[in-house]
Amino acid sequence: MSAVNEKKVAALEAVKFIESGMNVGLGTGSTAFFMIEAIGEMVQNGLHIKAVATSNETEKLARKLGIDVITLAQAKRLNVTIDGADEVDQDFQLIKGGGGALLREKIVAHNSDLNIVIADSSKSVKKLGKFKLPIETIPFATQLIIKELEGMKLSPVQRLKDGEHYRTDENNDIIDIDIWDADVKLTTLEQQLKTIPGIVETGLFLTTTNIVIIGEGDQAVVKKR
Ligand SMILES: O=C(CO)[C@H](O)[C@H](O)COP(=O)(O)O
Repeated sequence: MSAVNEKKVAALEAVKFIESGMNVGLGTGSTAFFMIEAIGEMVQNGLHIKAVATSNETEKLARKLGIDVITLAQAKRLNVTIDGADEVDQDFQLIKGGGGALLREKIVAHNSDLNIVIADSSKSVKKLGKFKLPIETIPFATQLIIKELEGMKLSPVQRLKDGEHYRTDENNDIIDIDIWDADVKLTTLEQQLKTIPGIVETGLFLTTTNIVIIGEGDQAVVKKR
């Protein structure tokens, strides 16, 4: 089965965790798309939820499908968030941010009681890092951060879009770095990166995920922490 269908299989399993009355965090990306589409259908059939979107793109889609979108401040706390990932390992650790929404995604995950990650089978890895780790930086500091990351041997590359610097929904830059050969623990790396002023957030999600749902062929494999 194709990755696209595995994404849908995982998404349809994840929406079973949603009940009327919940505040729901909506992730971003092509896997999250199927989850948002399914929730839209559930809303048409009488489900009552309020949703917080992790990107402008997700907000636009959710509103189009009739989902009631509120701010995180209005929600205060989320019952469940469903989001995709670029890589997920056996310890429920993730690389996220391929779609550039990692900052809001991490904030929403932090403020959610239950975090469900959905992915096709290609995203399930033994070791994180084949996918370049996105980090979000303040434009004022980006070029100097790149120099510092070069010194740390992390091969930083500033993300571009149509030949211009890619800009996140928060108007920040993204630098993609290579952590495959980094010889420190991921928690240490995360701490090191976060101490550099101007790095707003990294795409390492090490502790927030409670449930991983992988589409494997036409089966959804559910793993609980
Ligand atoms: O972190 C993300 C966006 O910032 C996405 O969840 C991640 O990039 C996976 O996207 P897709 O489902 O399209 O493969």
